[in-house]
Amino acid sequence: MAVTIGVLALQGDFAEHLTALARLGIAAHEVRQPRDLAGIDGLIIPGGESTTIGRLLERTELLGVIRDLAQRGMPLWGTCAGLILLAREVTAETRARHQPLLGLLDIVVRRNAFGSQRESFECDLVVEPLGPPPLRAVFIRAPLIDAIGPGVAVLACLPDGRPVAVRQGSIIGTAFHPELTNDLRFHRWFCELAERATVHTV
Ligand SMILES: NC(=O)CC[C@H](N)C(=O)O
Repeated sequence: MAVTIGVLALQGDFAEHLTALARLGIAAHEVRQPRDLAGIDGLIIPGGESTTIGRLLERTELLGVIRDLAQRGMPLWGTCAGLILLAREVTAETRARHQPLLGLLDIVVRRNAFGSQRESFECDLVVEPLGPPPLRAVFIRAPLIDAIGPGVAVLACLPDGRPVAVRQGSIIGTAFHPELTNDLRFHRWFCELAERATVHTV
């Protein structure tokens, strides 16, 4: 596939995403400052600590530049903390005092929502665009999607019906971590999306 994917590398598990992309033979590089966004067809925002990543996005001025690129059609995929950063809103009880967000997905998320004994768990998920077999999903202090706007499609739910993967146009969010398993279908699907996308220049 002739795409280049950027992986936001300010904090968190960006190395695992880069490894997954390398195994697929996809060109990818770390994004730490606005100039690193040149030439990419899609951007992955990894898991980690959403407050830390958000503050660094602000400090590096990546926040506004990424928002602008996404609004012009650049595919973005956030995993876990990345999903939180893409959200329009974090619930008041779970929001940090200063929690900058990209605000590109019309969802409300609740951080660390699965309670202490289930803070980390795994389960098999049917992910609509991937088809069978189910995907092994790893959740680590994952956020819950509390509310979803009308333009947002649900790609996967927990067995109890709670949504854990969503899509709004070319913006994708997963509460789990496909980069932590050997199943690379989600990465491949995102790269195909990036290959088809057109980023409009102003
Ligand atoms: N695995 C993760 O990315 C955890 C997210 C983290 N709990 C946060 O709120 O930012």
